[in-house]
Amino acid sequence: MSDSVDSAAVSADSMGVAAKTGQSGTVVRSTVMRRLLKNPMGIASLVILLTITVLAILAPVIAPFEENFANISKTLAAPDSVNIMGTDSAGRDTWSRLLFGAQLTLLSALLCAGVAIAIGLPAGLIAGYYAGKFEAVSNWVVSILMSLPGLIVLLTIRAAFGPSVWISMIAFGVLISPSYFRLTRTAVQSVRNELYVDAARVSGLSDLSIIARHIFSVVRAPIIIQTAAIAGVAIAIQSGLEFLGLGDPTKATWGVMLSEGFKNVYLTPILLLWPALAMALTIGGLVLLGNAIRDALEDGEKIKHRKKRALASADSTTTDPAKARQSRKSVAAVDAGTEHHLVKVTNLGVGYPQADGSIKKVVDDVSFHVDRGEILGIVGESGSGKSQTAFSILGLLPDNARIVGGSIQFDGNYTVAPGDDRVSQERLSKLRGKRISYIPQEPMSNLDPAFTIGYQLVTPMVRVLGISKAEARQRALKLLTDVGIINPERTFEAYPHEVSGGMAQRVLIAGAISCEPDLVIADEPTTALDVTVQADVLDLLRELQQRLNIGVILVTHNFGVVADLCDRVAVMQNGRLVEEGTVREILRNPKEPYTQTLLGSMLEGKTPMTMLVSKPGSAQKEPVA
Ligand SMILES: Nc1ncnc2c1ncn2[C@@H]1O[C@H](COP(=O)(O)OP(=O)(O)OP(=O)(O)O)[C@@H](O)[C@H]1O
Repeated sequence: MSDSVDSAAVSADSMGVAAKTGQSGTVVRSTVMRRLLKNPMGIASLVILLTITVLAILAPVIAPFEENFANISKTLAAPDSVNIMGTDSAGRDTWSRLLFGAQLTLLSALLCAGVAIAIGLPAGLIAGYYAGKFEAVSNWVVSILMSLPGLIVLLTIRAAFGPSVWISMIAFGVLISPSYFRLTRTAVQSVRNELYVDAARVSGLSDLSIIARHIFSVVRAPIIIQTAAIAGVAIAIQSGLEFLGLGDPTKATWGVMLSEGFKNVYLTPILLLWPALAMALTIGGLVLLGNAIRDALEDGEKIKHRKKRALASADSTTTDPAKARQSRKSVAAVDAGTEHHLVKVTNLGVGYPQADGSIKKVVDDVSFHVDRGEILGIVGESGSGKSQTAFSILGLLPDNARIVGGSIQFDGNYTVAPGDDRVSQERLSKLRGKRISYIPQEPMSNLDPAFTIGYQLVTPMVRVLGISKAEARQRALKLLTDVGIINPERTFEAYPHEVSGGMAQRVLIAGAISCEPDLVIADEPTTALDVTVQADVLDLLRELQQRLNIGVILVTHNFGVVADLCDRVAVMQNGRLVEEGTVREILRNPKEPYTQTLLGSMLEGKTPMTMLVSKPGSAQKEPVA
C-alpha cells in the first residue's frame, strides 16, 4: 500500500479522534436538539413557543373564566387580582380570552402550513426530479394560483362557507402552496444531476429511495425555514381577517381581541397591547426557531444516520447473500438464438437532436463485446464518444439523448432492442447496481456529502442482496479491508469530506463490487487521483477483477492504463470504433493511423513500458517492442 494511502488513513484517524473530542473544524457528534439548545436563538425561540403552546393546551384548566363569560358590571376594567389583564368592553376576561385565542391561533397556523406542505412538497419533488409533463402542468397550475388575488379569494370563501377559521386556513394553505412547490422544485433541480444521484441510481436504488434519501435531505432545511415563516404569515392573515370583522364572533381569537382593543384604543389602550404582544412573540418565535433548526440540521443529518447504524447492528435478521444472488441471477434468461456474451453492443448509434431538427451522432455504428473475466479498454481522445458508449450500457444517457441505431444485450437480454430510441430504464433498473455497477471518474462528487460512507455502502447491499443491515455492515467492513483501507471501521463511520480522494475511489470500488456484479464499468477511474495513488487503484481493480471473475469495461484516454490492465482494446475516434483487438495486437501492430498517433503520443519521450513485461501466470502483457 502506498504511503499516500497510509497518510490518508492516518489523517482520517486523527479526524475521527478529533470528532470524538469535538475540536473545531471537525464533525461535532451531537443531536439536533443539543445543537439547538447550544444556540441562544434556539433557546429563546423554544422557550417562547413552548410557553405559548403549553398555555394554549392548558387553557381550559388555567383560564379563570370561559372564553365568552361576560361580567357586564365590570367592562373595560383595569387589571386587578381577579382579571389580571383587565376586561374588554363586554366585561370578558382578557387573560382567559388570550389563552383560548392561543389554541385557535396555533392550530390554524399548523393547518395552513400542513395543507401548503402536503400540496407543494410532493408536487415540487416530483416536478424537480422527473421534470417533463408533470412539471409543465404543475407550473401552469402554480401560475394560476399565484395570479389569484389571495385576499379576495379568502373573502369569497368566507362569503360562501361562513366565518370558519378552518376553511379560511385550508384555502390559504392551498393559495400559499406554490411557495413550497417552487422552493422544492428548485432545490431538487439543483441536485438532480449531481453525480452522487447518478451513483445512487447505478447502485440499484429506486427513484423513491433516491428522492427520500438523497433529494429530500437537500430540501428539508429550506422547507423548515419556510414553514416557520408561513406559520407566521398564516397567523397574521388569520388575525387580519378577524380584525376586519370577518372571523367567527363566537370564538376568542387574537384577531378579534385586536379589533376589540382597536375600537377602545382611547379608553383602554392596554387592550390592544396583549393580543399584539402575543402575536409578535409567536411570529418572532417561529422565525427564530426556523433559523435555529436550519443551523442545527446542517450537522444534525449526521446524527440521524448514526442512530440508524446503531439500529442496524441490533438487527438480527439475516439472509444468505449467496441465495439472494442466485435468485437474482435466475431472473435473467438468455434470449434464444443470440450469440452469448456478457455484454454485446451491436452497431450502436447515439445522437442528440439539434435546433434544426437534425440529430447529431456522437456514437456511430459501434460494436464490441465483453465477457466475464476480461477487461475491455475503450480508448480515445476527449470527445471521441467513450463515455456516451459506456452510459448507453448503464442507461445513464441524458433525457434528450436518442438511440439512433443498433442494440445492446446484457447476458443475452436486450437492454436496447433493435428499433428502440431510448435505453429501457425498466430493463436496466433490474440490472443496475445488481449485475452491472459503475466506478466513476470523480470519487468525491459521487459520494453524497450528507451520508456516511458506511451508510452509502450498506443501503444498496440491504436492498439488492436482501441481507440485514448488521450483515451488510460486516460485509462493508470486509470490502473496505479488501480494497486496502487500513482502518475500515473509521472509514465506515466517516463522511466523504473526511477521506482523501484515493480513499474515496477505493470506497467507490468497494461499492461497485459490493453486490457481486458481473460487469463493472469504470470511467477514467484514476483521472481525478494523485499520480502516486493511480497505480495502486489500478492494481486493486485488476486484482479484484481476477479474483471475482468480473467483466470490466474500462473507459480511458490513456494507452498506458490499457497496456497495464486490459485484455482487449477498442479504439474510438469521433464516435466511431476505428480499431479493436487484443492489447498485444494493437500495441504491436496498430493498423489505423489514429491508433498509431495515440500510441505515439503516449510513447514519445517516455521510458519503455516495463509493465508490459510478461510474467508467467500473471495478467501482465509482453513488451510492445
Ligand atoms: N448532453 C449532451 N448533448 C449533446 N452532446 C453531448 C452531450 N453529452 C456529450 N455530448 C457529445 O458527445 C460527444 C462524445 O462525448 P463523450 O463524453 O462520450 O466523450 P469522451 O470520449 O468520453 O470524452 P472525455 O474523455 O472527455 O470524457 C462529445 O462531442 C460531446 O460533446
